[in-house]
Amino acid sequence: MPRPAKRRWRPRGRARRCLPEPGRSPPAALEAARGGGGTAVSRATPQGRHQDAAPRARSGQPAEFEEARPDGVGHAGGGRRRASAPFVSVALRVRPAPATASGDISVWAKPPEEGGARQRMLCCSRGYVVEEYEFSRVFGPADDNRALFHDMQGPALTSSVFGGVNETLFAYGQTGSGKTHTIFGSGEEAGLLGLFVDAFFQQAEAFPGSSIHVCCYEVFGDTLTDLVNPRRPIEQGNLHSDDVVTDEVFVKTRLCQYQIVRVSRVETCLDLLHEARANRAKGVSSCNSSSSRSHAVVHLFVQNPTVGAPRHHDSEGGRQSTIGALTLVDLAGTEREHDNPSDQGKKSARLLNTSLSSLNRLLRKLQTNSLDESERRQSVLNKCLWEYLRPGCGIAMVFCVSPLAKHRSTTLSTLAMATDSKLIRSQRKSHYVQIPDKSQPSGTCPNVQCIPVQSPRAAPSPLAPRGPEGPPPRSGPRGTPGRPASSGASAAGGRGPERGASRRSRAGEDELVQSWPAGELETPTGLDLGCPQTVRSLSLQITELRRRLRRARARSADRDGRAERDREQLGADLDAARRECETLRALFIRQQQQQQTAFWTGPFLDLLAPRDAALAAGELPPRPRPPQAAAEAVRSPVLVWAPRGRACGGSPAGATSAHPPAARPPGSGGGAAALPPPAPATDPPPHVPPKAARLRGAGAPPAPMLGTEGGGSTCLDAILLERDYWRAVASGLQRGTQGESQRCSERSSGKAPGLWDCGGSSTSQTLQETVGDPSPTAWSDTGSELSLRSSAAEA
Ligand SMILES: Nc1ncnc2c1ncn2[C@@H]1O[C@H](COP(=O)(O)OP(=O)(O)OP(=O)(O)O)[C@@H](O)[C@H]1O
Repeated sequence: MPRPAKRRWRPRGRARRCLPEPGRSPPAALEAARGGGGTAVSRATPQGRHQDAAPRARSGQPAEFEEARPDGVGHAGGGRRRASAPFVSVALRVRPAPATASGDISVWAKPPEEGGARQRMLCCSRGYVVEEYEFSRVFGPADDNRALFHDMQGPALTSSVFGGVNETLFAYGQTGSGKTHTIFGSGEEAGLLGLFVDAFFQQAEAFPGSSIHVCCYEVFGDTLTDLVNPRRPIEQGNLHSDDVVTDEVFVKTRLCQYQIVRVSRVETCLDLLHEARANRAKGVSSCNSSSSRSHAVVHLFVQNPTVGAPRHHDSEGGRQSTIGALTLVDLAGTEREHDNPSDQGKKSARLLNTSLSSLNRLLRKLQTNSLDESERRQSVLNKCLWEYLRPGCGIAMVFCVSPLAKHRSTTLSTLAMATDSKLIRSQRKSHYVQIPDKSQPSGTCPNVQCIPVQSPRAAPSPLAPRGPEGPPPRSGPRGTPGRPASSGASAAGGRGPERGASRRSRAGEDELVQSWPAGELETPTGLDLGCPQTVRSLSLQITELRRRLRRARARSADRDGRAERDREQLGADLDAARRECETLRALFIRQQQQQQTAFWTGPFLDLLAPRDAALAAGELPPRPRPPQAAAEAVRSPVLVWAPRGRACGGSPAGATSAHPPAARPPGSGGGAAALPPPAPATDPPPHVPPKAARLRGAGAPPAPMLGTEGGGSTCLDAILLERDYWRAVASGLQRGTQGESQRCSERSSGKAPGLWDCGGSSTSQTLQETVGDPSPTAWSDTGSELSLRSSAAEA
């Protein structure tokens, strides 16, 4: 069986390094690569698989990137698109080497092979290694912005925006690599923005009733600055003050405002954008003496009511209008912080790099199809671009690189990002707003509020020829969330960067409604504003909506207050419960101590004396003599407590009967004691704890002498002494735990045996005297697990 070929892992998105063929000098290999030989190099793909470039290039039919029809038919807003991206998504632009720059060239566009119409390959030399990359398009130094506009499907993108799609185009790359030149142009050369503005106004002629709105702002760190200044065009009479509305966005708890201007002439629009470019922050970077020190964002909004085909009339008789936006982003250049010559430049480079990192993360998530809402909040730039990057928008990126070898490391990282960005799949969706029909009776005007279609993809393309019924409704491939109704409403008067989420102030809405001339409102809304009933109906609706809003606010404030009160109450309850637990725990510990003290100083020791007394009186039979081994074992000098009331000293208890009783030491209490067995003269004295020894010195009975005559009573004396000692200890413990000065009194001779008075004890112990039972105790502890019942039978 043939073994499967081993597949080697390669880093994702990196080109494989190919050494030149043996026998060929490195320059020859480079020349071969430059000349389109392509045999000594390999291509990078976003999946990290590297294929031989030649076969695919020869076929002339690349499967990955398709041509879009220039008019955008079949692509924008419809549901008939093919899975592959119809638009150019990732292009790479190599700028010309500066005239003053010296040094080697490390990056160049590879000319298309015979039969290939477009440049798609880029070569990057790393000394003896050449890497080859493939992109949608590769533009060399000879390509100007107009060529870029056409090859990037500028007309198709324009049509797409008129069809209600949000299209976004980025310029991304190192500082000085030509991003601003690409977007805004330089010198006499118009940038993509100017070319798009031209295309938009041309397209607007084909759609009467459509309107174009423009705004431009810059983002630097956490600040957003409006770059548009419509004052001069207003003074010149090119704009009405009614054409300007102000939108606002919350940026880190600050409210930033920027203006959206409705423009009806190309020149006015270009003037505004020219001035906006001039207003942009500039500085010096490591590679550019006139470097943009901010990210510039330009939105061109298009509202196109005419494409709402009559077949979309709903039961209320409304019609639809598309809302699309073209967003051009000129990102600030990436630059190593320490490369910037000035302190201020270093600081701004740090801020710009931070926001670029956030954007990179967002783009990485787009590449892996895992974009989530959290990315929106990572930076102000992300927040502004979120609505134009999220699924449903078209994304195109132009990566600009410098050809110089000294910039190779930065160029390689740009190439890696560009390679990975090929994974981004734009699922374009059209956005519609519902506009009430003029044919409705004036008294029953439908709600003016604009609503989006349920699924933009379900809406037919405004440009694509369709059957009479249109395509069946289909949901988006990934369940793309629907656009909130507010966005459509906002879009009707110009949309901000945070269209779905930004909250236009009520004053702003009023301004919008009031500032818009009635005649122009009629077109997009389809209302007859000359009719007093319509106006009254509108004002009634507004009043009703405001009333509802007030009520909703009051309700939520009420709920907030209640929740806060509940929280405080719960906190107080928790504290009280904690305190109670502590008290109970302390009480339990005290009880345990008292019970144990009462047991060890009372019943336990009482078990000893009565038995001794009984033995002495001869009421108990002598115990059988233990075997010799046991006798030897119990000769231990340690006082051993045996359970169930048996205590023994240094000799077996069975030997006690042979010895006469001895007198009890004074103060030991109790009756006559049984004699312990005699101990050999060599036996060591019983162990007495040091504390007991000290007690003896302070009036305690003298230590018994073992091994002398009367040794049987000596053991008993030892036990009694120990008992006294433990009683003294117990008294101390009781005083300590209860804080009382009482001490346990010695068992009084007048009391019945087994009755132990433990003054001050508050435990539930009861010490019961068993009537007629000479043996002392039937002791029970109902308050603890300790329980001891001793009986005469057991003895
Ligand atoms: N393709 C090009 N053709 C001609 N000139 C170019 C090209 N690209 C860049 N330049 C010139 O290079 C200089 C720097 O370009 P530009 O300011 O666009 O770089 P940038 O990437 O925007 O830099 P930064 O990020 O620092 O703003 C400009 O003078 C510009 O005219």
